[in-house]
Amino acid sequence: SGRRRDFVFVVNPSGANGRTGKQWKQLLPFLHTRLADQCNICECITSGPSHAIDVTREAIKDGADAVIAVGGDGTLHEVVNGFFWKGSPVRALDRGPDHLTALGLIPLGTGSDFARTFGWSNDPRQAIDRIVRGVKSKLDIGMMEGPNGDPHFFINVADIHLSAKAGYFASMYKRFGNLCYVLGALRGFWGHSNRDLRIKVNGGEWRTVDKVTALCVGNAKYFGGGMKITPTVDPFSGDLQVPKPVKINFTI
Ligand SMILES: Nc1ncnc2c1ncn2[C@@H]1O[C@H](COP(=O)(O)OP(=O)(O)OP(=O)(O)O)[C@@H](O)[C@H]1O
Repeated sequence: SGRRRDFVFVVNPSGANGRTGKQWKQLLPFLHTRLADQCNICECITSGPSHAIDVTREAIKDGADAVIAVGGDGTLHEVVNGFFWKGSPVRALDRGPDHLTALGLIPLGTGSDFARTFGWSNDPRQAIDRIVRGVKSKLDIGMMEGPNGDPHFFINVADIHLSAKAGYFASMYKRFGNLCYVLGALRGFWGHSNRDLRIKVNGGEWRTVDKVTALCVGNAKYFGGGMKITPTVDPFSGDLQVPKPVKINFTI
């Protein structure tokens, strides 16, 4: 339409032990050189956990063309959840029913596992070049409901039991950089006892999870007494791994 597009960058200054904030400042001149002639750049620095969710919702309601997470997987996760409100997608208030907001990522976190899944390097300049090229793709999203029924969305991975413990402990060691994941895994294994994990897929029978069962459930992987579920493996190959929604109930 020739309208200048509005791109909102949601930056977590504390990501990667504060490195995200510093790298972002160094990146700004490059970002403006590459993008400022095509779109309005709006920068939002988060003030604490969950702020990225609210900022994203407001940006989408205001008609943003893209909301771009700048940080690690935690920031990306919050931005993804900002695309929804009470389980439904958030929409622009006055851009018409066809207007869609794209999700983007400049991976600047400690692990940046989501970016690695697609073989993207952690080089933020390459991420900006991807945004300038404007290559878009549809992505699967996972949704989980806790005991109180509140929906919670995930784009990268949902972990159950052992791998969830490893991730939980890793978050306590972020000051050690990437080593935090090794330390988290070791601490997760410490005193770990395998427990039977039972799942029910699409309302079928309850089954105890083993490697074979996990393989049958879309993108699930099994690790001694735990499971990792990934919504999408590679959207850019056009080969979505879970063609239909899969509903999984589990008990432990
Ligand atoms: N201003 C802030 N101060 C403190 N924490 C924040 C702030 N903004 C966001 N956060 C929290 O920081 C958490 C971790 O951030 P993020 O994922 O960007 O970095 P990381 O943990 O270093 O990277 P990765 O998750 O890829 O290993 C987020 O889940 C978010 O809740």
